[in-house]
Amino acid sequence: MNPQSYSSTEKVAANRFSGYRFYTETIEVSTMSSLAFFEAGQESYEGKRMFWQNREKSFTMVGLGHAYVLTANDHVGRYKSIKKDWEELSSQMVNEETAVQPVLFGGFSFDPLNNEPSEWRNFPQAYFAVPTFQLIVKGEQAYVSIHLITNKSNSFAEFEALRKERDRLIHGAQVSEPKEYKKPRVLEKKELKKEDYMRSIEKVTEVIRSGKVDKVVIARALRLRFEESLSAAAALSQAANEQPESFLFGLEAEDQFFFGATPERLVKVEANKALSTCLAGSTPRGKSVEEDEALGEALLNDAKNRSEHQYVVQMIGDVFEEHCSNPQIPLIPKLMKIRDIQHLHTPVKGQLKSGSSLLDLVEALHPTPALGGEPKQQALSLIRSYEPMNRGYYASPIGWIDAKGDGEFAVAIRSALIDGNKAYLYAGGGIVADSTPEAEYEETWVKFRPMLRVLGGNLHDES
Ligand SMILES: C=C(O[C@@H]1C=C(C(=O)O)C=C[C@H]1O)C(=O)O
Ligand SMILES: [Mg+2]
Repeated sequence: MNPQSYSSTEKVAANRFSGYRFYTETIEVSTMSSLAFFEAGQESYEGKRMFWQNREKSFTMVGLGHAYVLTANDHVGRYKSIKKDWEELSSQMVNEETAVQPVLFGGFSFDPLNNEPSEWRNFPQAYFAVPTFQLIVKGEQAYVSIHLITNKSNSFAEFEALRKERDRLIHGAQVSEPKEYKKPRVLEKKELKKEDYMRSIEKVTEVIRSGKVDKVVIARALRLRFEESLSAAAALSQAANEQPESFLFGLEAEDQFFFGATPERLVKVEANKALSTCLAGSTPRGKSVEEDEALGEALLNDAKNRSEHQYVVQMIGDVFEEHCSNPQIPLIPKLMKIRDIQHLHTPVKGQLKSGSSLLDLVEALHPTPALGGEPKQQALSLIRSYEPMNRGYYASPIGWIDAKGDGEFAVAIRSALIDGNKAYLYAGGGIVADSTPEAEYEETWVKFRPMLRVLGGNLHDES
């Protein structure tokens, strides 16, 4: 190993982690396939792996193993508790000399007050981890870091073993053949509680028309059953192939894997610049250029979709007015076109005020009216009463924050939970005064397409 290429630190904490020692070491490596690195951790770290790639593909993060886990299970204070723990932990780990910082990766559930029993058995209300082995690929550069957080005073042998393991993982990823995964065979595709979903839209539109709320997002689930268990690496690899224009994320919790390919950023912070995306209002892609443009134009001029969108712009704008100086909020949406769908899209920017941080913005924004509704608390309570499921981590903030406070969270839509030989897929839509159950039902089929492509279930118009 070239001694100039790495930087190690050992620190002893004085705060609530007193008694703990923090060892970090980062080396620069030749670029490698991030999916191959994820796959290399299969045997030893299955159940403790993480994956993230931004929409622009300029930043990829893979985590193998847990150096430290942060969770929260209460419904109040879960953002503050993760924020405080991470501030204390990261102050021990930040290393000004390295090109990358230690990262905390994970997410929050959609609604901790939803008590409905569900398939999300391994996911606490907040679930984050600092990986033991962290690969970061930034443009042409790739870095692998080791993190060891321990209360043993003599960890030299343990750290040496981690170095050997790191070299084994890197070697494995660099020399492996690119894998071609077959799509799994789907034995059953079941719409869960479809009738309840249709009725909930009727109910919620009545409440909206009575003037009590403006917008409520209602979702439903599909369950696929496969011939055999699905591997997380195969699912991610298919998602990378099928949905190259989205954020890709994956989070293992023991024997369950939540992943997705979402076009929606919740918020990004880099060097105190904050960026969010208002995304709401949808129409399918056209079969020809002409049809596609006509659908896009119609979406831009459609009153129902513009109103769905405007509630989101208003709310994100308000949050940015509070947390940022100089917020920039465009007046008119543009189109975001991705493989299966086009959306109305308004980017919002600002300069973070001192005293505000990435996790403050996540707390203030989640859920935006793109996934919750307007006003927020009334919408959440209507979702709890009428939506026939527990969203778990679907539609929730998933992402990362580094030891300097930079990071990015996406909204975990176009996503699925893999549980052995089953997968649960989720999709919803914004209900406003002039919504109809039939049109919303059709819109969810368009939003299921990305994960149906990945997992191999027939798309709606082929079935
Ligand atoms: C709810 C979903 O998507 C959200 C709802 C949209 C809509 O109703 O038009 C558009 C984009 C997303 O903010 C989903 O994909 O499940
Ligand atoms: Mg919609």
